[in-house]
Amino acid sequence: SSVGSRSILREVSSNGVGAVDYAVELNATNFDTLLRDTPASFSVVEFFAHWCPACRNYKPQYEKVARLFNGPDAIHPGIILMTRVDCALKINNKLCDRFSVSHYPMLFWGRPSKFVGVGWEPKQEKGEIRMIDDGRTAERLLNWINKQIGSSYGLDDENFDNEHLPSNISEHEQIGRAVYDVEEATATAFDIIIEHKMIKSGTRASLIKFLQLLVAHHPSRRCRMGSAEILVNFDDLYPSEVVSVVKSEIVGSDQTGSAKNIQICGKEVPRGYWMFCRGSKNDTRGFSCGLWVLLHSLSVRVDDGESQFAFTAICDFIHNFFICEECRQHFYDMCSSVSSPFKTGKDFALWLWNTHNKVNIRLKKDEASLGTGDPKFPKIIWPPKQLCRSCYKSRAGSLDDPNQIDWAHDEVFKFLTQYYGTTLVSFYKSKDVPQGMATVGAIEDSLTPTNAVVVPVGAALAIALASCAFGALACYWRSQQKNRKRIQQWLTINGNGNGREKVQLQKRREKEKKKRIGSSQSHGGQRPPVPTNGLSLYCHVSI
Ligand SMILES: Cc1cc2nc3c(=O)[nH]c(=O)nc-3n(C[C@H](O)[C@H](O)[C@H](O)COP(=O)(O)OP(=O)(O)OC[C@H]3O[C@@H](n4cnc5c(N)ncnc54)[C@H](O)[C@@H]3O)c2cc1C
Repeated sequence: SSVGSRSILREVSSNGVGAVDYAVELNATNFDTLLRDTPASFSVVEFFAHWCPACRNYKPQYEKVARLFNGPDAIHPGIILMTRVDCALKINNKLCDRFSVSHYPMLFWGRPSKFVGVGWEPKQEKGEIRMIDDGRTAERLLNWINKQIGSSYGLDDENFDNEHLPSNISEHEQIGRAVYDVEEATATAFDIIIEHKMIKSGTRASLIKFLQLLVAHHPSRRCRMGSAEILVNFDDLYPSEVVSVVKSEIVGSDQTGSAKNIQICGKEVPRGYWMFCRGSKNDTRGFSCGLWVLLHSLSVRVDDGESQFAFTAICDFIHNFFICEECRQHFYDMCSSVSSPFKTGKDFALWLWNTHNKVNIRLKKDEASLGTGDPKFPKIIWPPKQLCRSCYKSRAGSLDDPNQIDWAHDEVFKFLTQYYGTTLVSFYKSKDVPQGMATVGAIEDSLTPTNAVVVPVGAALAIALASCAFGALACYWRSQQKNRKRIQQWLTINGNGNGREKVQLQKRREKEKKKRIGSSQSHGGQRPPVPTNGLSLYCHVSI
C-alpha cells in the first residue's frame, strides 16, 4: 500500500477501531525513500509483528509519543519521524534482517538519512543508529529521546510552540529548511485550486504560465517534475469547456475527476506542517509565508529574458488563485502600477523584494492595532542589518519606510540570490546521504547544477523534460494542441462516427498516456503467523 506521509502524516489513518495511528508504517518499498526525504532531524523505527501480543500491548504507548511528533496536529512537528515496520509481512523480510531484528518490538534511533541503504548489527551499538534499550512505556521512551537531544518534551505537552527552532540558530541557517515549505506551499496552493474548482476558461492560461515557471525554476526537483507532468497532461486533466464536451461524448463520463489524483510535488507533500514558516501561534504564518518564499525563490532564478514573463506569471497567478481577497487585490494593484516591462532578472527580483516590504509595512501597522500578528515574528523591513549589513549604504533613514533607507541595491540582489538561491537548498544538500543516493534526491539547487548526475533512465527522461523548460514544453504543448485539433477535425469530418472507432481512439490515447507516465505498484504478501513464546514484553524472533 502507498504509505506517503500525505495519507498518514497529514490525514492520520484510522486504525479501524475508531482511534488513529500517528506512527508512519513503512515497508521495504518506501523505507529508504521516506527516510531520505523527511525533513525531520531524527527518526525512531519500531520493528514489530502484527501477530505479536506484546507489540499490540505496546502500540498505545508508542502512539502516545508519536502523537507529539507526527500528524497535522503534532505539538512538535518536523523534529522526529516516528515509524514502524511490520516484520510479519513477507515484503519486509530482508529489511528486518538488515537490522538484525531479534525480538519484537525492537526500536532504533538515529538521523533519518543514517537508516538509508544500511543496516544494524548488535556489535554496532556505538554507531550512528542506536537501539533504544529503554522504551517500554511512553514515559520511558520519551525520557530516552529527551536525553539524546537535550529536550524536555512531555507526554502532556499541549501548547503550540516554536521551541523546536532553537533561538541560537540564525534565520540564515533556518532558511535552509524553507525548501520544504516551498514544496508545502506549492502543493497546498494546488490543492486549493482543485478544491475550489478555480480552473476556468478565464484562468487556464494563467495557471499554464505559472506551471511553466515552476517547471523551469522551482527549487525542488520533484515539484519541477510534477509541474511538468501536469503541464503536458493539462488538457486531459482540466479539459476546457469545448474539449470536455467532445471528451464526455467519447467516454461518456466527466474527466475532471482524475485531476484530484495529481500531486504536484510527489505523494509525500503536503506533509501538513511548516518548518521555516511555522509561527509561534496557530494560523499566523504557514501558507502565506511559504508562498512568499516560493515567489522569491523563483524570482532569483529567472534569466533576464524571462523576467517580464515571470512577472506577469506571478501577478496573474496571485490575482487568479490566491484565495485571500485583500492580499490578491493589493498585490495586483502593485503589479498594475509597473509601467515598463522588466528587462533583467535583477530588476524583477528587486521589485518583488520591495513589494514584499511594502506589504510588511502595511501589515505592521494593522497587526499593531489589531493584535493579530505573531509576537515572535513581527513584520519588519527586510533584510534587517543582522542578516545583511552591506545591504544598507548608511545608517540614516527610517526603518519604518523602505523608501527612506539608502539601500545598496547591488548588495541586496546579491543577498537575495544567495539567500533564496543556494542557502535555501543547503539543508537538503548538507544531509548525509549515502553515495549514489544524493543524485536521485528530490531537491536540487537549479542555480548550481551538478555535473555527475546518475539517474535511472525513466527518471532521466522526466528530469530532461523538466530541465528543457520553456522551449521543450512549449513545443510539446503545441504538438498536444495540434493532436487535439486533429482529433476534433476527425470527429467533425466523421460526424458522430461509429462508437467502436471512438472507443478505440480513446483507448489508444489512454495507452499512450499510461506509457508516458509509467506505473509503480508495490506488492506485499503475508508471512504465515509465527507462534509467540509467551513473553509479555518482547516477542523473540529466530533469525
Ligand atoms: C502575494 C502576497 C500578498 C499578501 N498580501 C497581504 C495583505 O494584503 N494583507 C494581509 O493581511 N496579508 C497579506 N499577505 C500575507 C502576509 O504578507 C504574510 O505572508 C503573513 O502575514 C505571514 O507573515 P510572516 O511573518 O510569515 O512573513 P512573510 O511576510 O510571509 O514573509 C516570509 C518570509 O520572507 C522573508 N521576507 C520578509 N520580507 C521580505 C522581503 N521584503 N523580501 C524578501 N523576503 C522577505 C522573511 O524571511 C519572512 O520570514 C500576503 C501574502 C502574499 C504571498
